[in-house]
Amino acid sequence: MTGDEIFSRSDLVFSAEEVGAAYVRLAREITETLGEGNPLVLCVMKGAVVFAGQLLPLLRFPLDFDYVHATRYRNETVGGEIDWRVFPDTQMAGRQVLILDDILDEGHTLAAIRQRCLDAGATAFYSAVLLEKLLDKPKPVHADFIGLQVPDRYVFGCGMDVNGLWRNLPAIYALR
Ligand SMILES: O=P(O)(O)OC[C@H]1O[C@H](OP(=O)(O)OP(=O)(O)O)[C@H](O)[C@@H]1O
Ligand SMILES: Nc1nc2[nH]cnc2c(=O)[nH]1
Repeated sequence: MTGDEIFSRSDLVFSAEEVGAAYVRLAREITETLGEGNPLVLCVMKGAVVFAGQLLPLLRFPLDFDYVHATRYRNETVGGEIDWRVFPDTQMAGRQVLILDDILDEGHTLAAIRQRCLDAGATAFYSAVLLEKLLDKPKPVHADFIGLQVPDRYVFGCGMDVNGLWRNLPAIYALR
């Protein structure tokens, strides 16, 4: 299917305005918890690039920024083994770490990143996700800050891809 065919067979789940309101609320909640802690903020590439780009300018406190590149879906709609592409060499010992990820789905990616950060000496681990997918099975990890909840459908837009496409959409869509 072409990108246009995929788009025409999808449903809008959250508008750009609804996503924008979620960024603002998340920024307020994160500031209340981490505003005094000089945290290290890590963006999980590639999907969280839009989330991080929108959220960071709303955080008005000192922080360090770096990124993790891990993928387990590649261009598929079902996850597999985690492929670690980049893990940051920024010092984590003694730091509060805040992970920014686009979606918490089955939770395997976030659980693995959390463990690596704690192994690297982070004193506290927090996570903020733009979306949490509602599943009827338990997850190995929770997110501290959640933007919006989505049903158990494959979603895309706002950094998330479908077949490698459409990360650039400003709203959230789901495959029909
Ligand atoms: O909770 P899980 O089931 O582990 O899935 C969540 C992960 O899946 C997506 O990454 P993906 O592997 O698609 O890589 P990408 O960010 O490069 O698209 C997303 O960015 C999360 O990191
Ligand atoms: N694009 C996208 N990536 C995911 N990674 C885990 N779940 C999803 C999803 O629903 N959409």
